[in-house]
Amino acid sequence: MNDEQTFSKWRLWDISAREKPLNDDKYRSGLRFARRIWLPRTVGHFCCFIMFAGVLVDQALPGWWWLALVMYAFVWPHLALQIAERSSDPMTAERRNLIIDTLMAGIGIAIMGGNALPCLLLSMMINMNNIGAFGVRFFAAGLMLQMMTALMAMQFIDAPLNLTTTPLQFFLSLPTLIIYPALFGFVCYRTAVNLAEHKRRHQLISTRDGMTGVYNRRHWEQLLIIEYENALRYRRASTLLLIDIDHFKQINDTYGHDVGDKAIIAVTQYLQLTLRVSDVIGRFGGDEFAVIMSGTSPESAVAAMDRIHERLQNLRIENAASLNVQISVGIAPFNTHMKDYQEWLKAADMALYQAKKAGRNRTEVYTVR
Ligand SMILES: Nc1nc2c(ncn2[C@@H]2O[C@H](COP(=O)(O)OP(=O)(O)OP(=O)(O)O)[C@@H](O)[C@H]2O)c(=O)[nH]1
Repeated sequence: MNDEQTFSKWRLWDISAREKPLNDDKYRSGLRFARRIWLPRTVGHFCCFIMFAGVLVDQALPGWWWLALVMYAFVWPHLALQIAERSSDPMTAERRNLIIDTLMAGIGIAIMGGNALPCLLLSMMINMNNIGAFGVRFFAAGLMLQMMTALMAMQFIDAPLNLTTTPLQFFLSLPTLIIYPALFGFVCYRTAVNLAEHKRRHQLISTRDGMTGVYNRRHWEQLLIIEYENALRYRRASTLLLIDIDHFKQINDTYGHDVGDKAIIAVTQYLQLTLRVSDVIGRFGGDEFAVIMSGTSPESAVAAMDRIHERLQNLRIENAASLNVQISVGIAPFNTHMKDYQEWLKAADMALYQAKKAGRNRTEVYTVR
């Protein structure tokens, strides 16, 4: 171990030296947590300072207690954030910061000589933080730690035991009583809103195809299973389409992959603009799409595809003026004899194969032989 490593190991503020490296997600969520807790801690410590001061003016304590109080109230919240931000594991660092807060609350209770209202409020604040941050076990351990620290500190600090709260001390406790719980509630609310947004985005990412924005294959197949069950139960018409861009490999090879991507996006847009909002479009992979047309006859599906074939003739893609994008389509109407959704899908695939075999740029409907 070189000098630099030895030195950093013993630096009290360099807690990162003893922490395991984390993956990016865990690190960032720890960092967010430390930043989220900074505002309530700063405001809470300020409120506590006012409350403390109201009690300390009546205590004949040495002046350096005041200095310690000022440092703890106004410097510690920012120092705690710095410690967490510089740590390789901000969540663990913040856990330690909360333990320090808990210890300091125990000492604070001893300094205030058990003064009823300020001591209860101080304990409430710490308990709210502990349970909100790390759950019930951390809260219970924190409560024990607070009580033990308070009892031990009372032995060392010669503060007179005085449980009575004067009217002045009551008024100076009001900011802690009113502001802190409201701020804590606000932080919880903001976290809940962020979480809901996070969930919504996660849901979107897990069900959509990243390039086109239509459903990805996994999710689309789930919707197909539901459609199959409904069509079977209610004996209603439903049509399945598989669509494949013709000679797509050749498009990629001739014009490049970016033109290929633009062709995929353009076909998606044509499908979205031409088909009904109720039609369920999915990207099946590569240059292949699939559509569920619920309550639609194969004749209507063919008519819709004819419109797409026609409109695609006018499609011009940037940097590929001579490119004429064409598609082949396989259509399979739902049939109660199909034993599962895969058989339905297979029928559409066979129709698509027929369209390719018959010369491409056309629509074929599956017929039971
Ligand atoms: N640009 C681009 N190419 C892709 C993407 N996904 C798959 N491909 C390519 O698409 C091509 C698919 O070609 P195929 O479906 O096998 O055949 P094809 O050339 O379309 O021929 P036919 O279907 O018989 O008309 C392959 O070369 C894949 O590498 C994509 O997201 N973007």
